[in-house]
Formats: sequence, C-alpha cells, structure tokens
Amino acid sequence: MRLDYLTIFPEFFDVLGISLLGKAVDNGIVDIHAHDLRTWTHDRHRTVDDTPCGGGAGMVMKPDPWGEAFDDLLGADPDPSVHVVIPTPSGTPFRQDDAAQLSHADRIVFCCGRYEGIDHRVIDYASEHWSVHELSLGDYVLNGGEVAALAMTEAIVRLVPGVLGNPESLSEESYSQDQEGLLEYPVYTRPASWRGWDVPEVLMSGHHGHIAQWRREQSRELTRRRRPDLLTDE
Ligand SMILES: Nc1cc(-c2ccc3ccn(Cc4ccc(CN5CCCC5)cc4)c3c2)n[nH]1
Repeated sequence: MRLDYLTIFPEFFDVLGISLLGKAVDNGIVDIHAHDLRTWTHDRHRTVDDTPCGGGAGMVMKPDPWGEAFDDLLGADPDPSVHVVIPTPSGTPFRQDDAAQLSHADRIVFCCGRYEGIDHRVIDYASEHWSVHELSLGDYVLNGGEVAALAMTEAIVRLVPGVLGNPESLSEESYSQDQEGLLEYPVYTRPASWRGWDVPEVLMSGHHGHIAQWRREQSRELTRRRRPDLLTDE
C-alpha cells in the first residue's frame, strides 16, 4: 500500500515513521510519501491561498498547486483504484467501515487542506479521475486536514494484514462486526488487587464460558449507557 500526503506541513507526517506504522514501513507493507504543496507553486512567495470568491472571512487554497501535484503524482489518466481522501468538516463521518474498505486500497492520496478549505473545483476535478472520499473525522472543527489524515491513516493501516502483531485482537474491538458493533468490555491485568480495587472475580476463575458471558454483558451495558445509538435491537 502506497500512501501520499499533500500538505503545506509535510513534517506533520514524520510521526508515521514511529512504532506500529514505522514497522509496517520498515517491512515494506506500507510506503509513505509526504509532499509539500508549495513544491507546485511558482511565485516568489510560494503562494497557496487567495481571497474567497463571494467574500467571507479567511482565505481559500488555490486550485493550481493541487492540480499540478495531481499531474506529478497520479498523471492525468483516470484510475478508480486510486483513492483520494479529503478530510473536511463537511465530509461524511469517517467510520470503521471506511477504514476497513480503504485498508484494501493499493494507493491512497490524502489531500490536507488548511485556511478555510480547498477550492471546490479541485474536488470536482479529482472526482472525475479517481475515487474521492470527502471524510469528516468528527463533529468539531480542526485547523486543517493533517490531524484527521493521521487518525484515518492509523485506523486504516492497522487493518492491513501483517501490520498488527496480534490480528485476533482486531475482532474484539469496538465497532468491529465480531463485537456486534458494541463498545468493548473493560480490560484488566495484574496485580489482582490495586489500591483497594480488585480484578472482577470471574476473570480470575479460568472459566472461559463465564468470562465470555461476563464480557458480552459488560459490552452491552456500556453500550446502552454510552452509545444507545449503536444498539440495533431495541
Ligand atoms: N472533522 C474535521 C475535519 C476538519 C478540517 C479538515 C480540513 C480542513 C482544511 C481547513 N480546515 C479549517 C476550517 C475551518 C473552518 C471551516 C468552516 N468555514 C466556514 C465557511 C467556509 C469554511 C472549514 C475548515 C479544515 C478542517 N475539521 N474537522
């Protein structure tokens, strides 16, 4: 899987060389390239923004640098197997299903906007060439797309076979299908008693059936309390 990041802050993505994703890069499962969008500017000030047509506060990112970056990175031939992810507050909510689908992609280009966003024609142009995903990380406004791109990258890449050391843990996670889309149960480790708090007896019983039942009950109770929207059968 090749991941490209178009951004005016390419150093934001140096962090991807650390830990889990770092290992995936080292063993060639993932190939990461961060690009400074100003590479594709030609004026002395390397300008990437301009005033918004129609007025309004702030600045908007000019289309030209993005178009030239697409030309260099992707060429002009349409290829639906290339996924262009554009983090935006107005996107569809990024969810585990999106991470699962994108984890099968061979190529993903993250377009990280800043200012008040990217000239919409960049999205229109990209949409007629590649598979474009306008995705929101959540219902809050960030200053740009980089933090969202990092979060989405981690959610996507950890699902790629060979990246995680213990793939069986994937099936027991919140939002995963195997967990029936419920929140995950509380976890414990040693010592059995810590500052007056004990590990639940059942987890020390060694009775796998009882433990599984307790975990299912914990998941349902936690989901009922915190995320009733995830419960389907009520
Ligand atoms: N889930 C999530 C994603 C983001 C996100 C992603 C990319 C960019 C690029 C620039 N910004 C800052 C930013 C500030 C204000 C507005 C709202 N303005 C109102 C009128 C025109 C626009 C939009 C955009 C981003 C934010 N934030 N949250």
